[in-house]
Amino acid sequence: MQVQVVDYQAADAPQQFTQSLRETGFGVLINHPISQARVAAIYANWQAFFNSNTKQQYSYNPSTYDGFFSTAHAEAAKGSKIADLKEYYHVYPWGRIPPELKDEILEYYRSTSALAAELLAWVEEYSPAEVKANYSEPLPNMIKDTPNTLLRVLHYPPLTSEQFAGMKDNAIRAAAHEDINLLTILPAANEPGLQVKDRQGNWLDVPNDFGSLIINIGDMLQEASNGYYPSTSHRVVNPQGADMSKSRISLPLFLHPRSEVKLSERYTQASYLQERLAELEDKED
Ligand SMILES: O=C(O)CCC(=O)C(=O)O
Ligand SMILES: [Fe+2]
Repeated sequence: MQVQVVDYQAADAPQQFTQSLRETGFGVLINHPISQARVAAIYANWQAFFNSNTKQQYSYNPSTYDGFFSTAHAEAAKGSKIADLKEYYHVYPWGRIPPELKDEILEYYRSTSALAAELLAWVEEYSPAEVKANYSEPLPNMIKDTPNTLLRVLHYPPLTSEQFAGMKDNAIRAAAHEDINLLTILPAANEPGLQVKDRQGNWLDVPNDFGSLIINIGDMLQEASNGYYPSTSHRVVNPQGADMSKSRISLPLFLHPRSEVKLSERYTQASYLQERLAELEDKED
């Protein structure tokens, strides 16, 4: 089963899309309402930010996690001690955002969160009755007025850059991992590399035509649906040859419920996140 590319405006879009999520953890939408020109502008404006020294003034706040994470502070995936070849900026509406980038990125944050609520309604509609019965509240409700949804602007610098000397043979742009959150909305990046692992353990390229929107299930939705919607492993592989000198920008929106929302009998959003972040920190010892 491949990740399906679904026309958002087709009559059977909700069914096709949720079937792809169910079978692969991923689905791709075309003809969706997120402006391609807006995404292209965001990529260009944040590329300029990452190329500048201004980013050093926005070093992330270690208690709230908003701001800039340099390659030295970039996370390593769960179970891996080798850091990924990336740097990134965590955007929250309540957090610090460079003023020249603020209006554009917050407009994107809000419009994509609104689309996400619609996609969560699709996910709910196509959940079997016994799965639906366990949702503690309607899925779109879980993200209503949430302060926890995270927009990560990711920059994967050229592999030829100085900072990666001696590293790039062992590390990749993003090691295999699963997302922690409910659902992730990711516009196709400006360069390829994203792959998902299928049930047989093969790595498949995720369709990434510029302008399409990639959506994947995170661990919180897997937990809330008792495994009906799988959170699948994905990674970003390194480019080869001449493409090694190119940057890659991507823009995942990680949808998080409000802190008190019950995911399951075992977890709220807050207790689940705390457990996962503790696992990530353990690894740094
Ligand atoms: O850069 C990408 O295409 C994917 C990034 C990703 O999977 C993540 O940050 O969780
Ligand atoms: Fe991810």
